[in-house]
Amino acid sequence: MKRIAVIGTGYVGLVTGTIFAHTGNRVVCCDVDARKIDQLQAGHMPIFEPGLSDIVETSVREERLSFSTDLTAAIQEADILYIAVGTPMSAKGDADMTYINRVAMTIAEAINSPKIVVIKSTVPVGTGHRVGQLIREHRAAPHEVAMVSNPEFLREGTAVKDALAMERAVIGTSSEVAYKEIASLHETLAKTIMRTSIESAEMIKYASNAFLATKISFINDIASICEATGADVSDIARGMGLDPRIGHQFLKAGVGFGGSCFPKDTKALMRIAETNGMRFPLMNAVIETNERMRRSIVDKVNNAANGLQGKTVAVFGLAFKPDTNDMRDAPALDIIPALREHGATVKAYDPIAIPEAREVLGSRASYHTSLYEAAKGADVILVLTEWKDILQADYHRLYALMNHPAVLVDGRNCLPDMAYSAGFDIRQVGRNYEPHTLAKAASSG
Ligand SMILES: NC(=O)c1ccc[n+]([C@@H]2O[C@H](COP(=O)([O-])OP(=O)(O)OC[C@H]3O[C@@H](n4cnc5c(N)ncnc54)[C@H](O)[C@@H]3O)[C@@H](O)[C@H]2O)c1
Ligand SMILES: O=c1ccn([C@@H]2O[C@H](COP(=O)(O)OP(=O)(O)O[C@H]3O[C@H](CO)[C@@H](O)[C@H](O)[C@H]3O)[C@@H](O)[C@H]2O)c(=O)[nH]1
Repeated sequence: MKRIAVIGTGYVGLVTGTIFAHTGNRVVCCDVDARKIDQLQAGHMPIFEPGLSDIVETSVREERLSFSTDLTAAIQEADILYIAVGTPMSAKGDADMTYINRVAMTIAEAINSPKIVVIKSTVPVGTGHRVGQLIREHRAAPHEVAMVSNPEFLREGTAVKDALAMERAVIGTSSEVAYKEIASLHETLAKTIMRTSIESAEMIKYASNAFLATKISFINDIASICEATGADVSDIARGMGLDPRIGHQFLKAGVGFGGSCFPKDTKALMRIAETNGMRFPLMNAVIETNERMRRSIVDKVNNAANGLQGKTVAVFGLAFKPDTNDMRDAPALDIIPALREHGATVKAYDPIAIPEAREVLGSRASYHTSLYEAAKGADVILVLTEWKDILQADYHRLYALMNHPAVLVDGRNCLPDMAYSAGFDIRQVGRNYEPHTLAKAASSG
């Protein structure tokens, strides 16, 4: 049993702390946000993440997991300190180091014994060394500090599954002792444990996210060419993915990537290149394509509806992906204001992210927890998130509730077969909808 303090109880901190408690360690998750800690102490989850609340509850009951705003006590009682605070995008596009630096100073002031300090947050290359120096320069007592970079690869919506069965744990450190300690924490969790330098571990995280984002922008550019030429991007993605060197994942064309990581990490990686005197035109193109996808879906809606002045658009899905209530950089945040600028009224549906969406979108939309309520009297349905209930909706019923001709713009190429026979004028991304071809493709598997 190891004694661990997780500093920063956001998405990553909460999942990381919970998983380490679940695997038999004593963990305190701490945060400067007293409201969040109060909520957790009262047994309420500040985030929606399938499967998380059950293991939090069990770990708390079995006294392996606790929550606190007392960072000093948490640091002093632990041997391993996991830093999981946010590294949001700064005005210039770099990762903002304010919270990381603040935690470094808090550790320095509180230090009372040798510590292993692990950076879990996504941070620019060189941060681990810099944070180590900062702590050593300002430490209240001359105790050893071993620095480790152990980046996080979980995905929102499947975070618990990802964290319990990691494809890899990357452990970057020059300390033998720290490596052994952190590797043993991952023994039952990771298929592969990989040791690197701190710098390489930090870079693996950015390179991984940037590569996945590149796959998405690549297929979205191919989708645009498909639209112009009559090819079907879903077939292209399938045909490409059958080559194991390419693989099927992250080749789903649509409205592009959002969320708390890809948009900011692609920009931060560009800035890392720039501050080292290099250019990264490929990453620039990835970001530009992603921004264009958001604009082009608005054009698609506008064209299909023959102009949006006085029309009503029902937006299906607000969160940046299914199974999360996270609205950070969700495509809906750009698309809904743009629809409004074209003169449309927006009725927005999401199964769980409405409170979070309302906070950022305010009165730009009306909010509905029923797909059918949102579709009532609408001229267009625009699908932005492939939530399960959107895939399973009764599209004949939706059609009947709308103004006619009714347009269905599928920003995720995710419609069920039934939608094609319901009477809609359907527009997708990278596919020119022809009922005939699609029916034939479906029947030939
Ligand atoms: N969200 C993800 O899916 C994900 C996945 C992998 C990596 N990451 C990376 O992990 C890091 C954390 O991301 P997140 O989504 O969990 O962020 P988040 O914004 O949800 O949470 C960060 C938490 O840190 C707290 N905090 C800020 N300053 C603090 C301080 N001085 N002391 C203690 N707590 C403090 C905040 O109050 C907040 O609760 C980021 O670097 C992110 O890029 C995120
Ligand atoms: O083929 C695809 C796959 C994804 N997306 C979009 O890409 C975004 C990101 O999706 P996903 O990667 O599933 O979610 P995240 O939770 O943001 O996870 C990413 O970002 C995390 C934070 O760094 C990493 O830990 C994960 O490994 C990495 O997948 C979402 O908007 C998806 O809709 C597509 O458009 N097409």
